Amino acid sequence: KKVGIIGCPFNGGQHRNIGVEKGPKKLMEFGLIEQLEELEWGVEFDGHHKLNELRPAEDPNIGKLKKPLYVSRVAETVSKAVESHLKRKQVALTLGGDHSLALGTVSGTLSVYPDACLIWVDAHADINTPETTKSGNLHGCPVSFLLGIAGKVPGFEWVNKILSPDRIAYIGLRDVETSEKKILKQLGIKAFSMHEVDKYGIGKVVEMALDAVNPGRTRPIHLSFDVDALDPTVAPSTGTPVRGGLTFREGHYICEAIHETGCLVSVDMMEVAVPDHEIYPDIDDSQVFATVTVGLSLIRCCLGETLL
Ligand SMILES: N[C@@H](CCCCC(O)O)C(=O)O
Ligand SMILES: [Mn+2]
Ligand SMILES: [Mn+2]
Ligand SMILES: [Mn+2]
Repeated sequence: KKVGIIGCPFNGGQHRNIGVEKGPKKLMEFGLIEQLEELEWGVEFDGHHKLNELRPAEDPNIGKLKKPLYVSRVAETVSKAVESHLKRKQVALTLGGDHSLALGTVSGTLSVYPDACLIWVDAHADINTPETTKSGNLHGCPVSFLLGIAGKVPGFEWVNKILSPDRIAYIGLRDVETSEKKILKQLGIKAFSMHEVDKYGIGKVVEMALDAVNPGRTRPIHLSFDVDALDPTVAPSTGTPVRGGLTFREGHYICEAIHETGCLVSVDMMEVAVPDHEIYPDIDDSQVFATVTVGLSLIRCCLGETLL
C-alpha cells in the first residue's frame, strides 16, 4: 500500500498573514514520512509544489473574489497532482495550505473516482458562491464550485468534475453564514453541526454521515479535514478558529471510523498555520506544536493507526 504526499504551501485563498503556507513543511519536519512508514506505508513524497510560481503578475478581483486567477491556477495544478497519485492506485494525502486547495484535491479525486463521496470536516461550510461571499476569500467557497453552483468565473473553466449534493456530508459545522444555510437547505445537503455531535455523539454522527453519502460503503471516500473543525484549545494555530469545536478524541474518532470503512482514497489536512511571532504574538510555539501534532495524529488515524 502506497501513499502520495502532496505538499501545498498555499495561502492565496485567504487574506491573513498567519503562515498557513508554512503548514506543509512543518508537518513534514515533525516526521510525517517516518510515521507513515512505521504504519507500513510506502511513501512517495511529491515535494512542496512551488505554487507561488503560479502567482500571476496581475490578479484583479472578480466581483468580490480575491486572487481568483492565482487560486484557480493552484487548484488546477493540485488537481493534476492528486490525479497522478490516484491513477497509480496510491492514497493521495494533501497537506495545506488554505482550504481553497480542496477545489483541486476533490476535482482530482472525482476525475479518477467519479463515484466518490466527500466527508467535509470543518467549522465552516466553505460553500459561499461568488455572489454570496462577503469576505471574497476563496477558502470559503470551494464547495460551491465543486457543486457547479458558482456560475461562470473566468479562470475556473477547468472545473468540470461536478460533485452531486447527495455525495457530500459535513461534520463539525458551527460558523455557517445565512447565505450558506440557505444553500445547504435548498440542496438538501447532509450537515451534522456541533449540535448533532452533542445530541447523538460522534459515533452515531459519523455513521449517519456515511449512511447518507455511502450507504453500501462501496464508494471511494475523500476526507477533507479543516483543522479548525477541532476546538481552538485542541488546534489553536489556524486562521479562522471558532469556539465550541470537536474534542481531540472526536476528531480522531472520525478518522478512525473512516479508515475502518476501507474506502478512503484521498485525504486533505488543511489550514494548519505557522505564524510569525512578531505578527501573532498570541500564538506561541506550544500552540503551533499542538496544532501540527494533532494534524499528524489525525493523518495517522486515517491511514490505519489504532489505539489497540
Ligand atoms: N464563511 C467565511 C469563513 C470561511 C472559512 C474558510 C475555512 O473553513 O476554510 C468566509 O466565507 O469567508
Ligand atoms: Mn506526483
Ligand atoms: Mn475550511
Ligand atoms: Mn474552517
